[in-house]
Amino acid sequence: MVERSNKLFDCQQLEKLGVPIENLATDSRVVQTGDTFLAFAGKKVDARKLIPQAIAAGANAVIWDSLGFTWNSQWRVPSLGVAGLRGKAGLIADHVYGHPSRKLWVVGFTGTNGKTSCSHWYAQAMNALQKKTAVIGTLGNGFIHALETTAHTTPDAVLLQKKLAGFLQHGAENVAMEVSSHGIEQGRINGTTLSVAVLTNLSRDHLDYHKDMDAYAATKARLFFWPNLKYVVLNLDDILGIELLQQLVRKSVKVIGYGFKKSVANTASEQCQMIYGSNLKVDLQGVEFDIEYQGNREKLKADLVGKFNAVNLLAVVAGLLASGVAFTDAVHALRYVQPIAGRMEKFGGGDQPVVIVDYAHTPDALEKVLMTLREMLNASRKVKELNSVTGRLYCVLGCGGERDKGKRQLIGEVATRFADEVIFTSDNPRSEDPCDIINDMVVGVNSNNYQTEINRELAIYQSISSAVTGDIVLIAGKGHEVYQEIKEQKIPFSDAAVVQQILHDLLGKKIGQI
Ligand SMILES: CC(=O)N[C@H]1[C@@H](OP(=O)(O)OP(=O)(O)OC[C@H]2O[C@@H](n3ccc(=O)[nH]c3=O)[C@H](O)[C@@H]2O)O[C@H](CO)[C@@H](O)[C@@H]1O[C@H](C)C(=O)N[C@@H](C)C(=O)N[C@H](CCC(=O)O)C(=O)O
Ligand SMILES: Nc1ncnc2c1ncn2[C@@H]1O[C@H](COP(=O)(O)OP(=O)(O)OP(=O)(O)O)[C@@H](O)[C@H]1O
Ligand SMILES: N[C@H](CCC[C@H](N)C(=O)O)C(=O)O
Repeated sequence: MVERSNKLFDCQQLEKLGVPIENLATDSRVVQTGDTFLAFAGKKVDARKLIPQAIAAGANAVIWDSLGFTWNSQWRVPSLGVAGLRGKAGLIADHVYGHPSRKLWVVGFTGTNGKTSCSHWYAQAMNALQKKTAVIGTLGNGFIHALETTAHTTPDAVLLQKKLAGFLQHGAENVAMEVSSHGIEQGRINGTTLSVAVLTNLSRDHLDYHKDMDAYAATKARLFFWPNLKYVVLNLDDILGIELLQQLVRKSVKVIGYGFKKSVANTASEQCQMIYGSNLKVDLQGVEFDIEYQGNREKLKADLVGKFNAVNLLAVVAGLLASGVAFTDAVHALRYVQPIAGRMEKFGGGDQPVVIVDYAHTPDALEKVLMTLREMLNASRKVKELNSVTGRLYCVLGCGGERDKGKRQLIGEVATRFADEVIFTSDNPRSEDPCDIINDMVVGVNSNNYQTEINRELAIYQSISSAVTGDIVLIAGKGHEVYQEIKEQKIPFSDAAVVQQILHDLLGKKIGQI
């Protein structure tokens, strides 16, 4: 594990290198002439062994992790050994790129689900309020209509500071940053000045990496004790949110809680500012609910599908308030937010079944998505007095290879419990055999409402072509992704494109029959 804390590193030491340190690189493969190479060991690669390659590529100096490593005197470039370098890379990068986060208002969103959604809606709202805001996260880094694709939700320490400096240069005032637990643990955000930390929720994921829920929660919790935070925003419908509130109550940081639970809101309002949601209505057109804050009440109607998105919107309202936006302005700005690619994205409808493409890839997300879709089906059945055969819920999904194996069985169980018909298929098997992954998913399933089909396109076709008007088909797990990752190869594949093609072809067939 990486050095835990944001410990001080005296950046004056860099002067000892005697060369200008203007651009950093943590990967030997991207080093260019004049870059300074930061070499440390990870789980897979010890980059210190690649120092010769970095020098050959033109590195002007090398900063290397001195723990358990000796510099080779044959390497004739300026060098500096730093113990625990990975944990300090962010501090060095912050220094080299001119402390960009000190001049920006950086809001960090963490939690198992909802980080991308909340950070994008925060940025959309801020931009609508004429505050130029960039995002860092799963969908890419940059201003929201010009995102650069990224390998990680939270970039490595050097790329992060480089990006922040670039945003500042291009006139950004605010940054909405997704902070993954891997990002916190690996010190990727060390050196960053955060103004606000927002908690969405905590449920099972990534236990391949964190081993147990306590360790996972403890990693996420570190964000809420980040030095110099001005505001903390907590989901008080979530146990971790309540625990953090108790721990933060006597600290100087201001806390805003949010949630839909009246009893919690009443108790919490004595300990923090509270944003409380009520009278929630949801259907396939969107969400509508009331929001109360300090005796004021506003109605928020947004074109976003799913109950959990109402909770996400409360988080965003709180994030906006913490960023100095007035309550009414915050709510008004959120009336125009746009759905996020691959998150409850709607296709079909009318004469065809509704097809939803969504990124649910945790047991909790899948349960919330299927439950909210089920409620919508039940409501529309009541309205239309449809018989019990129509209004069925289909689900197509898989689980990623080389990710938390324990969640597979839980996801399989949730899918078959909440959907009427399930097809288990492939989702980025990576180095694993997709059949093994599917076997892990069905191992605890007692019902027979499922089939398996390794070919994801075929699985989607089978599901959509079995469904009829009034049914909903959920295609879960890959969301915005435009590839299937198989044995280190990314083969082009998009759920949304496949769904649209199938709906188009089926409509053509139907018209042909008339
Ligand atoms: C488990 C995990 O997070 N691993 C990350 C970690 O890997 P690692 O510690 O094994 O590092 P490594 O690959 O051994 O590399 C060590 C050093 O050698 C360097 N290197 C490597 C190869 C080379 O040829 N030359 C070279 O210099 C690397 O740049 C690095 O500085 O550091 C690497 C370098 O930054 C990351 O690429 C790698 O992400 C892997 C690929 C990954 O899949 N990460 C996922 C799980 C992740 O981080 N996900 C979260 C989001 C999760 C969520 O959805 O909530 C994210 O923030 O993206
Ligand atoms: N508040 C929420 N509670 C539970 N599930 C949610 C919530 N918000 C979103 N989801 C589910 O999680 C999926 C991913 O949402 P989003 O991309 O916003 O989360 P994320 O935390 O950024 O995920 P990742 O870290 O994997 O990129 C959504 O498609 C939806 O299924
Ligand atoms: N960013 C997350 C979600 C991946 C979702 C799913 N499509 C998968 O590949 O497991 C991860 O890397 O764990």
